[in-house]
Amino acid sequence: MVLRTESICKSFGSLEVARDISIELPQGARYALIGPNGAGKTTFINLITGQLRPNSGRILLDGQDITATGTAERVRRGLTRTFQINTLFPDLTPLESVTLVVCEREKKAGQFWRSLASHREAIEESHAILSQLGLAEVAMKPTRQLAYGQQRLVEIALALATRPKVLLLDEPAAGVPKDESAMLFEVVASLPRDIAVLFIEHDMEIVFSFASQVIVLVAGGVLLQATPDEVKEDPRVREVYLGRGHG
Ligand SMILES: Nc1ncnc2c1ncn2[C@@H]1O[C@H](COP(=O)(O)OP(=O)(O)OP(=O)(O)O)[C@@H](O)[C@H]1O
Repeated sequence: MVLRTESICKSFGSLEVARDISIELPQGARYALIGPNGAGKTTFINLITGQLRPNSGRILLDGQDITATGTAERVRRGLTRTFQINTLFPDLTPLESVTLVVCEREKKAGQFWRSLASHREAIEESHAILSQLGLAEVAMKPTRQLAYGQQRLVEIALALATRPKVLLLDEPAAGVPKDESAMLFEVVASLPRDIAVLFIEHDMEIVFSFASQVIVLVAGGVLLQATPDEVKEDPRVREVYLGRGHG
C-alpha cells in the first residue's frame, strides 16, 4: 500500500468531521471519494496532506509514519495535491510554471546548481509533462489565456512536476463544462500506473466511469468502500443520496 490511514479522527469543537477513517491506496489506484455536502471529504484530504492535524490516528506513506510530518516534506516524499494555478502563476506560461516546480524539486535534492544542462533537463521534463496532458500547443501561452479546463490541467501538471506517488485531487473538474470534464478525467485515468490517485468528484457519471474503487463518506465516517457497480446497487448509498433516513 502506498498510502494508508489508520483510524483518523478529527473534531472541530464538538463537530466530529473525521470518525475513525481507515483507508488504503495501492499503487495505480484511481479511487473516488464521494459523499453528501459537509460529509468531510475536503477535511480528509487536508488531513492527508498535513494542512490539518488529526486528533488521533496515523497516516503512513510507503509504510513510513508521516502523521507529524510537515506539508512541504510530505510533498517532497511524494504526497501531492493539486495547486491552485489561478492564484499562483496566471501571467506565466505553463512551461515556465512547471519548470519552476521542477527546478524547486531539484534544488531541494541539491542538484539545481550543478550545470546549465540541468536547466535544459528541467525544461525538457516540463515539456514532457505538458505533452502527456495534451497541453503542448498552449505551453508558451500565458496561463490566464487558457480555457478553464486547460488551466485545471496545468494544476495537475504542476502536481506531476513534484513526481508524486500519491496525487490528491479535490474536485479537479470544478467549474469545467461537462464535455471538458470527461476529457480531463480521461487524462487523469491515463496517468502513469505508478501514481495512486484519490479524487473528490460530485458527478456520479464521472465517478462511475473513472474510479476503480469508490469510498463513500457520510458524516465524517466511511459508509463503505466498493467498486462502482457495488456502490450503485447499495441501498445505503441510495438512501444517503435520496436524503432519507439520515440526520
Ligand atoms: N476549519 C473548520 N472549522 C470548523 N468547521 C469546519 C472547518 N472546516 C470544515 N468544517 C466543517 O466540517 C464539515 C465537513 O466539511 P468538508 O468541507 O470537509 O465537507 P465536504 O464533504 O468536503 O463538503 P462539500 O462536498 O460541500 O465540499 C462541515 O460541516 C464544515 O462546515
